[in-house]
Amino acid sequence: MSEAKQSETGSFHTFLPEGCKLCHIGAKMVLFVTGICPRDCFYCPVSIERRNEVVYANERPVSSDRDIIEEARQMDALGTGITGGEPLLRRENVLHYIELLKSEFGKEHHVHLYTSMAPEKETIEKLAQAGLDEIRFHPPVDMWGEIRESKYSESITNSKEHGLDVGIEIPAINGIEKVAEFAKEYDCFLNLNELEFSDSNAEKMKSKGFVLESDLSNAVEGSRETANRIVPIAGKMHFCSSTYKDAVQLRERLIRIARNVARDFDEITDDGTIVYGEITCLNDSCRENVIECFMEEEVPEDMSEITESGLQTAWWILEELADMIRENTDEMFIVERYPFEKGLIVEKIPV
Ligand SMILES: C[S@@+](CC[C@H](N)C(=O)[O-])C[C@H]1O[C@@H](n2cnc3c(N)ncnc32)[C@H](O)[C@@H]1O
Ligand code: SF4
Repeated sequence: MSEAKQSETGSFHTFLPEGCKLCHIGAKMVLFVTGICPRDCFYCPVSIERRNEVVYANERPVSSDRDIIEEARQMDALGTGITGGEPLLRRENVLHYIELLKSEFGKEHHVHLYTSMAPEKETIEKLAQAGLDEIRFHPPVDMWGEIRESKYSESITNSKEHGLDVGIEIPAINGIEKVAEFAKEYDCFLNLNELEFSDSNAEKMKSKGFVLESDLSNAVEGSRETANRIVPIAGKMHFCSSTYKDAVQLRERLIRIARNVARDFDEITDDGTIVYGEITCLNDSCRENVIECFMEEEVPEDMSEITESGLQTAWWILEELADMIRENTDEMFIVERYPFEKGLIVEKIPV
């Protein structure tokens, strides 16, 4: 694996697909189009709640196009990965979403699609016309041995002819050699995911003898080594580690959202959470006293915000003024929370 570039989180690659580059900087929105799927992969990570006719943009349930646009704006998305279930079971919706994203955010908004199917030429043509940039095929494990003779060969050839970037994306488990050779022959990239346990697949995975790598991760023991072994025979390949997904992708996305939504006085942490000071006021006179004190101390207007429960400001301003306002307020805290509207509170420290 001499030429493979390694990251601290255990990912490595000889080639990084365009869709992955944007994911690495937290700029890809995940659009989940239907949880329904005709396959029954033993490792399927889709949660039981999502295995229905649902649509999500990241974690936001979607009931109209506006939800998708708002989510993309909130994280300042530069691209979208369309996933599922099997998104192509709802082909017309997928085409509509690609067109929507391209018309709203411009052609340069990069869209990639996951599918476990081998779509016909007509579907590929329509996807390309709608503006799809990249397609990632996930053939089911029982077809890996005969992939060259399967319908995936034709789908891949057609996708390339229509100008799409083409890859195969599968979990790194025994049997990937044939797929690696095939991907090289057809000149598509091979994305290998470190196999992970999830609530929805744990039973089936255990019954097949898979075990956790450690108590601290969801990764399956031996998956990384399996990926490592095929590097010498693979062409363009990328191994995405479980730690990378958890530690980097999520954090980068949060930091992006935080930069977009943070007020002048919010501090953005390295984890992508925001920190600010909160003063609780149960009545108007408390609020008025605090505002008066802020004016006397010449706190700039944009360094505080009146809220339903009182007033919020920079954590360091609160620390400086705490003793002056304590008498007239109910409670004061330094708050750390996720950077969404009413985002989950990570920590609340009384001042
Ligand atoms: C979750 S699927 C969703 C889209 C679509 N249903 C499909 O399978 O292509 C996307 C990718 O996740 C990967 N994957 C599936 N189960 C996994 C697991 N338990 N651990 C790691 N990666 C997994 C597969 O490589 C697949 O290409
Ligand atoms: S194709 Fe994807 S969604 Fe369908 S069962 Fe397999 S992993 Fe789950």
